[in-house]
Amino acid sequence: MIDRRRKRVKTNPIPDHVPPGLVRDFSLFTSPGMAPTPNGDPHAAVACVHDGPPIFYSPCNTRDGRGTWVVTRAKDQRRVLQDTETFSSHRSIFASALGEHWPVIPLELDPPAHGVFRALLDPLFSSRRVMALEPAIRVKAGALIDGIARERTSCDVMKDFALPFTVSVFLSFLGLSQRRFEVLAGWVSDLLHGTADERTAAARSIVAFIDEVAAKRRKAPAVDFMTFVVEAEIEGRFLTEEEVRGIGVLFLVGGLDTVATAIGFDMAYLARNPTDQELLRNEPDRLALAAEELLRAFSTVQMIRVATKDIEFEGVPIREGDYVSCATMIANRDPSEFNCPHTIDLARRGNHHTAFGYGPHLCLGAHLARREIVIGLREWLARIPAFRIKEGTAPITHGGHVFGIKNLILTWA
Ligand code: HEM
Repeated sequence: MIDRRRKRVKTNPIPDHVPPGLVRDFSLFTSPGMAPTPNGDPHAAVACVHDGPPIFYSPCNTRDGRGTWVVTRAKDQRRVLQDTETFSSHRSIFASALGEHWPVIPLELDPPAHGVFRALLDPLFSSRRVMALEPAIRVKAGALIDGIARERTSCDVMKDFALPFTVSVFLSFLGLSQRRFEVLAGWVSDLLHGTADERTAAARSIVAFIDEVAAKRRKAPAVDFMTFVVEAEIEGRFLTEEEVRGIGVLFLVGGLDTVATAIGFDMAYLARNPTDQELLRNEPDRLALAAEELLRAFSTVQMIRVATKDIEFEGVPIREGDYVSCATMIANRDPSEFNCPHTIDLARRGNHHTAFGYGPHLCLGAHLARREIVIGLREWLARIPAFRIKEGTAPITHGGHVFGIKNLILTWA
């Protein structure tokens, strides 16, 4: 398997203010275990950082080879994520693929503008609204699994269940047509994991698509998310086209494969641990707590902030413009925060993980994601007997800004 990212990453020079003793050869993109790896375990591969200092400099820790400071302790990450004055979220990461500079909203806004958009969008994702969606989510999961169970005793969980399930829930939530499922999933995959050219092409297609849906909803309103956005008002005015685009793009990209990936890592764990699998099948009431432990142990997102001024952090000189990485996969296996962090304890209590982030940018879709994961696992375990990874196949995992699992071939013959 060729890792395309390895080939194209060019490392930027290490800035003069970084003490050489604080530079470590670690990267979520290029360290061992981060390239697509059969039977890989990128979460175990990050554990090495906990033996080192609370913060160090990684010379190549973004997709385009930029250096970042890496904060290795959960408590220090929380300080960074809470302090939005010193650590900004504004990076234009999506727009930069197009050579442009507009924020995805609310992710790349700082307070106070961030709070204005959260106040607008939060009610759409409240636990009450998500509860109202549950029956439909259950029906979608059940129908997909029934289809698989009727015809087969083996399938690729990612392709046949996790992706179609989560993408279909998500598209109906946004009010987007199910017909575009494969095209949309392809764009998001290219954007997150493709080459520079694929990323640019995908970004262009996603922007054109969101602009098209927004224009349609302006002309012919429906009862859906995009209509809500084009009709929304903040501070006595309608949203600009760029704001509508910034929101649409984020929801499409942020919600499309994150939940499927979580289900994939969870199912891979259960396939390899039949006792836990049996326990959850027999006692599904344990699933909500178990899902939290699996979210902790298999966290997928690296958050990055940009320093807005020169500061000392844990004795280290961070300069204005430096990138600071708060990787959830590092914080959530921090031994000073979690007892035996590499042991999966499905009944773990006091599990204050940051899989959905921390501070003002805490994931807006967290309620929805949690319910999809629990319902997906519950319906699967209720319909599919003891399953394992099919002999001769190997799930391929990878690192990066968003960790992932590409395939998971299970059998229950
Ligand atoms: C298991 C699935 C998911 C995980 C692990 C996840 C993780 C995260 C994380 C870590 C952040 C914080 C990013 C930062 O501070 O830089 C975040 C923010 C966000 N997520 Fe999720 N997410 C998931 C599912 C979803 C879904 C389903 C949606 C959409 C419905 C969604 C929408 C958002 C939005 C809009 C933000 C930005 C919030 C803000 O900036 O205020 N996420 N997510």
